Amino acid sequence: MSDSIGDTTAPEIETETESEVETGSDSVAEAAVGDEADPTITTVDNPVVKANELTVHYDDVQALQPVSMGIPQGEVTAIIGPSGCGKSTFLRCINRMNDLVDSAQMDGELLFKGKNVYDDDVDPVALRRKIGMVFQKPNPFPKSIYDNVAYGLNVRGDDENLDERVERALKRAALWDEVKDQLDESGLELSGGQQQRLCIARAIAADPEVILMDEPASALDPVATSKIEDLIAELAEDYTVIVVTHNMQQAARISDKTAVFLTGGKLVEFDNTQKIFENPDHQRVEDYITGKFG
Ligand SMILES: Nc1ncnc2c1ncn2[C@@H]1O[C@H](COP(=O)(O)OP(=O)(O)OP(=O)(O)O)[C@@H](O)[C@H]1O
Repeated sequence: MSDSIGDTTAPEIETETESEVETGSDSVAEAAVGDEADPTITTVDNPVVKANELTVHYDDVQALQPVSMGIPQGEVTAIIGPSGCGKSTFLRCINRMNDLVDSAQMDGELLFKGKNVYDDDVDPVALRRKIGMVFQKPNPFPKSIYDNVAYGLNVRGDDENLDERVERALKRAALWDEVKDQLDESGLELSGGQQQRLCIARAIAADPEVILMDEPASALDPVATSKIEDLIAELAEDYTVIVVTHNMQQAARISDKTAVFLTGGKLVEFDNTQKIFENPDHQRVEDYITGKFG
């Protein structure tokens, strides 16, 4: 099996429907202080995902103004901002989920490990195995718990040591202990929080490098939310996690870096999470995180 995202022979799997690197730099944000900086330029060591002047239109509506930022490997990056500011649009560019929207037009570059994911030779299905996605509403298949996790592997005929890999993915998603005696039962019978961890296990089974999460806990109760937050911290030991959230306390709790998008689809600030929440460079970011608007 090829790991290449440009491997156009990669078999189809389901699953979900729906500035240069500067080494030796501590700073992730080099935006000029003040609100006139346009666009925000960011530099990080070792970015796994990098946007260069990425813009998105839906027909005539510009959803993202040119976004340039590097997302560091092996960390949790939160994307926050008011409703309609382009958070999901940006996230969905990273694994080309916006391809599924006819009116969406992407320009600029979105690099995954240095390769533009919009190059003609990139297979979006193979890309989505490397960059998995978890949605706001848990969306397990109407299949057994086991088959939910094994599905992608089965579809591409990659069924060696399947039991072991299913167990490993469920353990990694902190669900194994709760479901190990009911693997044949339907995934739909699990609680909402368990279903979301099942979806995370399904993404993990494909052996991704990056996991995108679009408001993964917003449909869950506080206990289930707390479990997902703990899990995100654990996942960052092995994966790069990029999470869109409306919940600023959650962003502050779970992320290493935070990107703030504001109205008009503009990336206004991107920096270490503590800096964003304690001493942002931009007044508008401070106003947003202190609840003055949004
Ligand atoms: N499929 C689509 N077709 C047309 N316009 C869209 C589509 N998806 C998003 N948009 C528009 O693009 C802009 C950005 O939307 P997006 O969903 O990315 O924002 P968001 O910050 O994730 O919002 P929310 O927090 O409410 O989910 C909005 O103006 C939205 O109406």
